[in-house]
Amino acid sequence: MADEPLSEQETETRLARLPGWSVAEGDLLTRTYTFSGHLPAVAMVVHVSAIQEELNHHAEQTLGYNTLTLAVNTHSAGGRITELDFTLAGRVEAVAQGHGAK
Ligand SMILES: C[C@H](O)[C@H](O)[C@H]1CNC2=NC(N)=NC(=O)C2=N1
Repeated sequence: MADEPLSEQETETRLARLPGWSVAEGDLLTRTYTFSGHLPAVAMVVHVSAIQEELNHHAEQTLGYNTLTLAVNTHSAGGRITELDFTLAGRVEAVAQGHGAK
């Protein structure tokens, strides 16, 4: 099931395919992107939000001057990391380069 918590090994396997993403304390799949300025970071927030609405799965988005940090787990799985979190991360990765994200 997509909203079953992943085992440590399943998580490691998926992380290996997603450079830049890591698991932070509190079971959060996270990545910080850096942009050339503020507005490109804001545009990324809007794009990520559209993806999240499509997936009905939502990360915390923390916007800085030229940074955006995403942190996500699955509330319906008790705040654990599931396949849904990696699906969202993969979708975000697919558009990040187009926003000049590093
Ligand atoms: C009712 C609605 O389907 C749920 O609240 C969705 C919305 N977005 C979500 N986002 C995240 N990260 N976890 C969830 O379990 C979740 N559930």
